[in-house]
Amino acid sequence: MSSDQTIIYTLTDEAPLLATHAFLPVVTAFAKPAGIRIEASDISVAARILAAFPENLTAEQRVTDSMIELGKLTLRPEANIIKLPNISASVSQLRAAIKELQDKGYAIPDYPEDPENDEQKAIKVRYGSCIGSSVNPVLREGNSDRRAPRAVKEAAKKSPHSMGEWSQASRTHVSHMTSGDFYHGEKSMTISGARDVKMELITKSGKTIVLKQKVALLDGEIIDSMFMSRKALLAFYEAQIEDAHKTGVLFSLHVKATMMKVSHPIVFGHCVRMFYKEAFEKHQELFDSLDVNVNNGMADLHSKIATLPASQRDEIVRDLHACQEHRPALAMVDSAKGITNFHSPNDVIVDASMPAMIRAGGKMYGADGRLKEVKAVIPESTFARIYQEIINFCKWHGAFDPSTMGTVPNVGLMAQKAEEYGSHDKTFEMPEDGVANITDLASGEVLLTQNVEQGDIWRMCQVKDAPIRDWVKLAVTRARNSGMPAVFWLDPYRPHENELIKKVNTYLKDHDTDGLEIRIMSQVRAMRYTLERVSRGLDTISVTGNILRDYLTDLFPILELGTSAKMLSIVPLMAGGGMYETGAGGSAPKHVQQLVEENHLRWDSLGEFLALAVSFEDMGLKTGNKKATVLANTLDAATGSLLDKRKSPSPKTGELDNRGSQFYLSLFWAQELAAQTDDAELAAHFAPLAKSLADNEQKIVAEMLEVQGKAVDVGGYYKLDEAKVTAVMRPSATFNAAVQALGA
Ligand SMILES: NC(=O)C1=CN([C@@H]2O[C@H](COP(=O)(O)OP(=O)(O)OC[C@H]3O[C@@H](n4cnc5c(N)ncnc54)[C@H](OP(=O)(O)O)[C@@H]3O)[C@@H](O)[C@H]2O)C=CC1
Ligand SMILES: O=C(O)CCC(=O)C(=O)O
Ligand SMILES: [Mg+2]
Repeated sequence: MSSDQTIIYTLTDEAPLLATHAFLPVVTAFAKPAGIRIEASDISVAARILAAFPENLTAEQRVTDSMIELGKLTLRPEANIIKLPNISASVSQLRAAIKELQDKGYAIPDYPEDPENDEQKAIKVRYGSCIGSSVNPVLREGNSDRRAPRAVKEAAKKSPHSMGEWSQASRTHVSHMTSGDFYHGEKSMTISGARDVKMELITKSGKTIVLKQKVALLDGEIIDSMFMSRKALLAFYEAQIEDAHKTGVLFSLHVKATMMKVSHPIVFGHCVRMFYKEAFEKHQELFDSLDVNVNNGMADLHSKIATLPASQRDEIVRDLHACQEHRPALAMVDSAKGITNFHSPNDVIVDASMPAMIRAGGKMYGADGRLKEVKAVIPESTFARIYQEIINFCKWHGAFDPSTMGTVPNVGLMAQKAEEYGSHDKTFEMPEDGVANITDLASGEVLLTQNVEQGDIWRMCQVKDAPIRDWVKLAVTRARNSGMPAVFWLDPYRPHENELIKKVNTYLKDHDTDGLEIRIMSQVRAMRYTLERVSRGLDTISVTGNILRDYLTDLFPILELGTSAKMLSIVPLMAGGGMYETGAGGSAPKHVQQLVEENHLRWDSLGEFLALAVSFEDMGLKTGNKKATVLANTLDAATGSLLDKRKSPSPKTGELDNRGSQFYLSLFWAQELAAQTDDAELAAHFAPLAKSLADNEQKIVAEMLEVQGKAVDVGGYYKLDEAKVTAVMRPSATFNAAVQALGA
């Protein structure tokens, strides 16, 4: 699939996919004179669904399974992949994508949520690979290096985004469990000698239920066994709902149902059922007969009762409203449309939702469209405590000032499905009370054991030794290259992290750490230490496990830069290649809505520009292609000009948007290439483009602005119509002709 002069460019979903339709022709044209081929690879939800059901499709409709191909490529040293954010689909998004594809003539089956026979079970398994975070863990065969490039940080300091005010009297807070959650009963060990284990439940009634036949473990791997008690979770929810009601703050649930695709929908569903307890008790039988499953959000309930006779439906809606009378107000996702925090588990994703709340001064929207103080409910205490610590800090010191605050890059342990984010195939809801064992397959020795009850969620996590070594090395390299202190956020009281601490201390000795400041601190202390430095304008690298990697790489960028889209996000692949993610955020569904309604795309492709520059730089270094290095240096300079001249997209319709911003990037890049003296051939090649884009600047911008303000049709949501979306995303005939003239 790939030579060492090929860059793989992923086609994903939603806003980034729209933006790519405009940018890919430009990148292809700019890369060609350097002998570099850009190859698109479709890993969208729609493409993955179609790849899962080849026998249901005609020969013309069939697609290759690009994700599997890409996964293999990440294990090869020549891999050079630009990875854009993709949807980690909820069940309702999956259903919507299936429906759209069926309506377009693809004869794929419906999603059988409760399979009734073997055939349906097999279909469900195939669709399982299209739900939740199923792309990133496969491609991330390396650890994570995310940071704000200097130019981006400086631009944010010069034009700081607005921040909500914090009051010392704010009642906003985080509520988490204090017992019975994954943190409190965790057991962990480092495996000596490769071996296979199984996960089994010995029930109270004496049955043995094998939940996972075999997990192959390598020497030195750390494994954990942990469970969330259903009883403790329900008692926690009951108390928090009551407390929010008594104290008059909004109730808001923050989970990561996309990446924790087995456990968090269950955790979410329990909260919804507790909130509407009386209505669920009264209508239990009916809901069961309709297969209502609020693990998929209240949207699931509303869609399933829609088919009932009006009187029956009205009664249910009345009963739900009656519950609300003695319940706290819910935080809203879209107050204008009446969409609450319980609508769908993928609407409120903790990594992005908590920082947005903190940036807004500790407030979220209520049903009346006003910002209000919140009880942020994050059941699992393991990492929830960091948010309470930053809230404490903001209450005391006020909001951070983006024009002076320091920066917090992250080095994250992520490779090979590290820790919780790789645990979904080893996560189970307990069918009965019993003892949950991780048992050595050969010897029968029980390695880790837990007493569990029916409904508890039990899981096993793994992290291999090689990724840990690589992570420690990456942390030392980043500390050395940046001159910043590095803090490992590890809690000695948590068994898993205690095992990690031992390895970190050992592997640090493999490196020259002379003159470096490297510390290990538990999460809350690390947060406090980092924030004290941040508020003094000092920079600190956070070196974390996989979940904190995710949380902190949205949290700090959103406070520092206004969005995590502006981050440089590199995955140095352990096999020697590189994957360059574009920003640390997601696919911004709201942006698609604005494009379709008003033909304005406010998505910022800056992360893509940054990623591409590093991808060219890497190719230049690894293959000796000097033209690639020139492309990298000039693209970096062009990105600097884009920031200096403030040509990023505006959120407002009628102003410069993604397409206009991409035009300016192309102009500045062509000018840099024409002006550089390292490669005369490239300079001569790009001089005419630099001139024609500069001469036509006003005309091109006008062509791009005049289309805005009207609804447009891109031919779908999950599967776009190529001709329609290209027409929408490339509206300037003058710009298109200039790029075409370059000889793409
Ligand atoms: N690497 C990956 O593949 C990732 C994928 N995801 C997936 O993305 C989807 C959406 O996730 P969600 O939690 O809503 O988070 P998002 O990061 O997509 O969106 C939150 C908000 O961040 C702002 N934002 C994000 N990216 C940009 C950008 N490039 N330019 C301008 N603003 C931006 C937007 O704010 P505003 O509305 O104010 O403009 C947006 O509404 C989910 O399906 C999730 O699973 C999430 C994270 C990473
Ligand atoms: O894979 C996903 O669902 C999201 C990934 C993510 O949020 C991240 O890596 O920052
Ligand atoms: Mg994230």
